[in-house]
Amino acid sequence: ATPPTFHGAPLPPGPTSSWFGGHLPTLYPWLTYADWRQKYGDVIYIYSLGNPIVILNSAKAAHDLLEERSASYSSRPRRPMTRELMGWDWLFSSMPYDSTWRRHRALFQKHFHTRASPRYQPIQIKETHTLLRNLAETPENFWHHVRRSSAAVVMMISYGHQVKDQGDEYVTIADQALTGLAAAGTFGTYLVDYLPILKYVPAWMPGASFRRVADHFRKPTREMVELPFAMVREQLASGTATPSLAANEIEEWHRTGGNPSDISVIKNVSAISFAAGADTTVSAILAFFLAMTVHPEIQREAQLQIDSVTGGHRLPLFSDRQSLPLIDSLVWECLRWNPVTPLGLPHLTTQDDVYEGRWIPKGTTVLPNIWSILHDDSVYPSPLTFDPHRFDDEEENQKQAINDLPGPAFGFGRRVCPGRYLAIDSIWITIASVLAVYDIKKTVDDNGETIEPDIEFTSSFLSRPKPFQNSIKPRSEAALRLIIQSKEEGL
Ligand code: HEM
Repeated sequence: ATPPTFHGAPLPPGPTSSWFGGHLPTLYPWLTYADWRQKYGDVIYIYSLGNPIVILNSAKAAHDLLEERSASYSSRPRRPMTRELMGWDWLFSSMPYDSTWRRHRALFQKHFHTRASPRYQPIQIKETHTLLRNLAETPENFWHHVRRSSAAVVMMISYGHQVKDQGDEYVTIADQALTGLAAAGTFGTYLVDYLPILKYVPAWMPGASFRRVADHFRKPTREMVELPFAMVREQLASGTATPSLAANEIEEWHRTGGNPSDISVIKNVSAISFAAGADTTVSAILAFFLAMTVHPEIQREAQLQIDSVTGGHRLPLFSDRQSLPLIDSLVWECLRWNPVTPLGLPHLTTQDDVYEGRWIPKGTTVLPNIWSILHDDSVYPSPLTFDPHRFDDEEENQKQAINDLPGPAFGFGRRVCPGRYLAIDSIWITIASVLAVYDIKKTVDDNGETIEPDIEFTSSFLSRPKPFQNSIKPRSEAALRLIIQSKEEGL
């Protein structure tokens, strides 16, 4: 049969696939798609179980389509498994491009735009100092401590809630819910995402294990959005609420005579920071710990730069940023080296379109290959090497058309990550503070042999280093004093 065309434009090239045959790779799909770039190019088409899918392998294609043509590239594919069966319909990151999404996004932006985010710096400083103290006590639990701090920042911003060190009720519920989301996160893990009709299959039917998985996660997914919000409403009623996104918006809602449908927007927006903001930030910070473990020379240089500004007498502050260019470069390189979301979030087209002579049908799922974009060796020479110095000389870089800042790490167009200013601040203050007072080194085993950590990352929707060991010790007696004193500073 002749292949379909649109006004004479054929579909983009890609691996041949029949209606049933187009299988998406399941392990590190971004690496397979990056390989396909050699064979098929920057824009690749694959048809999988009734769904047209386009993969964008270059910054140019992602920019031209997701940004320049964002009016028709900004929806999201229907995700029956997570949204309809697991109960994630409150998550505006997966809402279609419509007025409901717009209301959610506008309220979110009001609290996290570039000038609003610095309001949260005192919270970020306080939680980073708690991280420093926790690292002094049980450095081997650094994963847990990093996660705790990230969760604490977003819970304080959203609900004015100070999380407990262990067993916090709301964090536990959110973690249960997020386990389900992570399992179903990569597009196409569950057949029901391709064939929505399957959602009507009863849970007891053989082969319907996805229904049982979904039922299991429904409760925490609902509670994650309901329970902390109910807590804030009770605190407002009893006059004990502290300022927070939820508390401020609920009060405003009462003052302005509250349209009932607005309260669910406030509730949903309050909850999304944890879902979208806790684990993403953690992944980037863990990449930093891994990079420092294997690159003592870069670590040393960053420490000396910090010492030259603080004199070793105090912990870094956001106001030191201008004087600490290497910390900015470290933040960028962590985001580039192992992008937190290697395939971003899928976009969906709402119009037929022709790009460079190729037809991109209406209803196509578009996957930006952020990993491939940030490992393009014509833009980032030696892309697998962790090298923050690649960002040093912006002017020279521009002349040579290399080493763009890795903005694509945060996605594209009208759907670009609206939490990126907060995220960058969190990563920045964590890196600066940890390096100010700690040495991160490889561990040594009982025979005195150095243990080389594997530089490996998970293949999940949110990618992070695989578990690794290191030694995290205060740099000196003076550094230890700064760590202990950070509690009294009462920021
Ligand atoms: C290192 C940290 C982070 C990374 C790498 C990251 C990356 C991303 C990416 C790639 C997208 C999809 C953009 C697109 O569709 O093209 C996204 C969306 C989103 N992010 Fe982030 N993010 C991070 C942190 C955060 C934080 C801290 C928050 C909240 C406080 C947040 C809130 C959101 C929301 C609400 C969306 C959905 C936007 C929409 O669909 O309209 N993110 N993020």
